[in-house]
Amino acid sequence: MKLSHVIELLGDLVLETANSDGTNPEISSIVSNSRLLKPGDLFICIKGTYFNSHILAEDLQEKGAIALVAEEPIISNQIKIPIIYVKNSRKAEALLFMEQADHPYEKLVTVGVTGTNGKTTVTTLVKHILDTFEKKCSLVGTVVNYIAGKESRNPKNTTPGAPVLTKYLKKSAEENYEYFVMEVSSHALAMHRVSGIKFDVGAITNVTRDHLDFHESFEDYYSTKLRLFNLLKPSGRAVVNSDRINIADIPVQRDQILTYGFGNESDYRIEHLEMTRSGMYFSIITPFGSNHKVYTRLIGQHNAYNVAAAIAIMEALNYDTAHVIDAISTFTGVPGRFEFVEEASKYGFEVIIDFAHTPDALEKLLKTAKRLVEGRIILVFGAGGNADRGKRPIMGEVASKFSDVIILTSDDPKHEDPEEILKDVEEGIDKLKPYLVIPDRKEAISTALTLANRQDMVVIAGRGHEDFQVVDDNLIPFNDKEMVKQILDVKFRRLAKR
Ligand SMILES: CC(=O)N[C@H]1[C@@H](OP(=O)(O)OP(=O)(O)OC[C@H]2O[C@@H](n3ccc(=O)[nH]c3=O)[C@H](O)[C@@H]2O)O[C@H](CO)[C@@H](O)[C@@H]1O[C@H](C)C(=O)N[C@@H](C)C(=O)N[C@H](CCC(=O)O)C(=O)O
Ligand SMILES: Nc1ncnc2c1ncn2[C@@H]1O[C@H](COP(=O)(O)OP(=O)(O)OP(=O)(O)O)[C@@H](O)[C@H]1O
Repeated sequence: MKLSHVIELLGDLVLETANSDGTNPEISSIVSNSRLLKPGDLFICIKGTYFNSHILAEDLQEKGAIALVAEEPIISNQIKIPIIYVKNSRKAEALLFMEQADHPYEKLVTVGVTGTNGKTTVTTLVKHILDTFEKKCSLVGTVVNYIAGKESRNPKNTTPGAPVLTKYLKKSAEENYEYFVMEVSSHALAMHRVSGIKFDVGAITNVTRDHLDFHESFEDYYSTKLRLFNLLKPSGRAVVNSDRINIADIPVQRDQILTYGFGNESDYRIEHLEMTRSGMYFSIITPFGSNHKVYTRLIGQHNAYNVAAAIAIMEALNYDTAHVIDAISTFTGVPGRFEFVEEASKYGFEVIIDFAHTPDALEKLLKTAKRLVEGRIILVFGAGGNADRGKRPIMGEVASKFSDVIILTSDDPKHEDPEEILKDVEEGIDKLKPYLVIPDRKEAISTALTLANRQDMVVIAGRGHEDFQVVDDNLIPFNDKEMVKQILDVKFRRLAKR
């Protein structure tokens, strides 16, 4: 690739080019990681990170960088190589990496799902449906990545940075994968991690309060989510939960949008929801007037939405709804999402593990639990550290409203004092209702299991599938489900001995 091609490709992003000597060198490769730089490469200096210093730019020049792309001024009279100043270095990174990889998304059918809650469930379900149809599908998300058949668990990000994402797309295209289904977080949209991709289908599940540490306001968070729809291919379709999102806000033509929900105006309308401990039945009325009976092992009204989202996405991909509904019936769910710990039921109570860590998810979770339980709901939960402090008392309020006994405990305290986090949550708790504060998560779970009587349900929220608690920068092994099993084993073995 020639330098002039880079400038042309970046188009309006370019502010000016410094140090140009009129030559048009050939670039061997585009990199944004100094550890990978080779002589002849063009280097992208990402704003606000490692590259605040001109010393680094001098070092890059010394190591053979042929040109730099930068957002922040590089003030040094030692730099002789061209510097292309751009409005946004992360966007430049996304566009240039994709160009270098020859736009692999063009060879794939790409599906991006955004929203505060439900992304993992919807994307995993869509992959399950495509797998059932023996279609080759890569998946990128919070719990696990499957890239061209290779599985990697506990990824660092829900949506990886542009260099990694481009590599995943390229690998999938090279291995003749047909579909690429991914979660798109608001961080990814704000940080341009997906700006190089064009999607065949973009879907949005809901937008409720979260991440207001990163986004300056709810409006900013909401509008960032909607940016996904600016990334649709010309023939692309938008799939929208019309009970939760105003379709007038979606920046595409109405005939490109498929909606779903309980509301009468939804294209894919959910009706007659029946829920039991082992799954749900409901009807889906399609825009073509057909009425399908759906069975899913997923539980909760929120999951009826997630299933309807998957049905609409599959319609956008031109699959027959009846076959899609058959495939849905064999989906067993995502680990840590309304997951029963079966070992508990033999003692007469139930234990549920769920990843709810936003006020809306917690409310949906507890309302679902209420529909299934005859006794009390004993809720164990907390809130993550170094993230959206404002949601903590709201979660406390929701907990008081929809559960009977609350045990506040540590989630991922990160760099915060766990007791201070719990004080924030406690602010929202109704003090007239029984609650305990037990920062140690193992002890909190153990107490909940001791308090549980027959017919009660212990709901352990916030960590879901996660295998670690993050304390400072350390990952402390901890899995809620395994912990429950371990505690039950010890407690009840002891009782049996008496
Ligand atoms: C605050 C934030 O979002 N940080 C993200 C950001 O990191 P960063 O840019 O600060 O740092 P970096 O990747 O270490 O380095 C920046 C640049 O320096 C370069 N570098 C670095 C070191 C070096 O020696 N040489 C060098 O050249 C790197 O190659 C890179 O180009 O870019 C990285 C690559 O894309 C992300 O992995 C990282 O996510 C961190 C781990 C993170 O925790 N992010 C969270 C907030 C997040 O994004 N979460 C959402 C999901 C949210 C949800 O719904 O729950 C997600 O999509 O994951
Ligand atoms: N459609 C929905 N509406 C509201 N809450 C939901 C919905 N789907 C799932 N949830 C709740 O959110 C939790 C996380 O679900 P899921 O992992 O599918 O969402 P996500 O968007 O991927 O979350 P994250 O971005 O935190 O990884 C679930 O455990 C459940 O409590």
